[in-house]
Amino acid sequence: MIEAQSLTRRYGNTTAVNRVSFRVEHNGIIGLLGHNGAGKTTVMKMLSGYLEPTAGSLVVAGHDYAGGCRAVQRTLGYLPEDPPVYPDMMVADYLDYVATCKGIAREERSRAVRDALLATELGTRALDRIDTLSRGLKQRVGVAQAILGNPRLLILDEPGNGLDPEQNRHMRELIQRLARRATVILSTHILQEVEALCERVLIMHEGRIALDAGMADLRRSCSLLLRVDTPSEALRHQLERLPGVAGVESRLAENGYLLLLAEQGELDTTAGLAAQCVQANDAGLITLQASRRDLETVFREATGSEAPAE
Ligand SMILES: Nc1ncnc2c1ncn2[C@@H]1O[C@H](COP(=O)(O)OP(=O)(O)OP(=O)(O)O)[C@@H](O)[C@H]1O
Repeated sequence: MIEAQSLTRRYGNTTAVNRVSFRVEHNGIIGLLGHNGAGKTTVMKMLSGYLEPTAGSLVVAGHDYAGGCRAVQRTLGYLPEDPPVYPDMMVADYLDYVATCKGIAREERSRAVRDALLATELGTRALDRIDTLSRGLKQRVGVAQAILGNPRLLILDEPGNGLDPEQNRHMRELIQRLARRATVILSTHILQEVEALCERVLIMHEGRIALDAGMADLRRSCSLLLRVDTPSEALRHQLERLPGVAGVESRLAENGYLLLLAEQGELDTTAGLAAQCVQANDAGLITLQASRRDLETVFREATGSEAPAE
């Protein structure tokens, strides 16, 4: 569905997105996570065809953006961070207007509007003026315009922006329903949103992809903190070669190492082997402590800074 290769976007001297590559093949929800300024919106604007990459290539649903993105725009829906909803228009009129702009044929337009109203549960508000709607309902109008014509790719930039917990719950349910028949790229800086909704997460940091992982893999993964009285390079090398160890990070301030494990099931075996390595290197074991690598930990490891809270 999406093949992005070395996507780069500069604004003057600022490189907002730097050689970003990823591939998406199936329907489902992919979270694009990162601090403010990480480059999420810029990636989404390029995916939506709103912004041209400075370098790199993008193919969506078989259409290469290099050949123009008009055809692609018919197969995608985009909810920008601040949806351009016209305050003095009625909901149904606004959706009809967007359907026209999207190139949906006249005879299909009223059905497309009705389907979008139904999917977003806005049927009873179809004749309301947009400026009389609550923030949550306006956001739903933004989603309704994005799903007009049943796009196969939905790009949602901060759909939970400014919503209260109840509105947020409705929005999450709606996104889950939509993902049954579309690929959804969901940008957020809220970890809880990714944990609740996504099956894959791309963490962006300073314009790059710092991590691309399946949520199921992240949930399974965990780490072992090993502290010894005399750390050494030889010990670190042996730890790196242990079965089940995906990586080793030095924790020099703590005289220790963080062993990243690929599978939680390996925990006991790897802990035993790590203790043997310490002994074989004539070091004394101070601590051997397991912890699950939740998304917050993973975010911290990938970006070097704390994750934003909800
Ligand atoms: N039109 C622009 N002109 C100049 N710089 C820009 C422009 N748009 C974005 N930037 C810069 O590009 C970088 C990435 O911005 P972007 O909006 O893509 O990040 P983001 O991850 O979506 O942030 P946020 O969570 O705050 O929306 C930032 O340094 C930002 O200041």
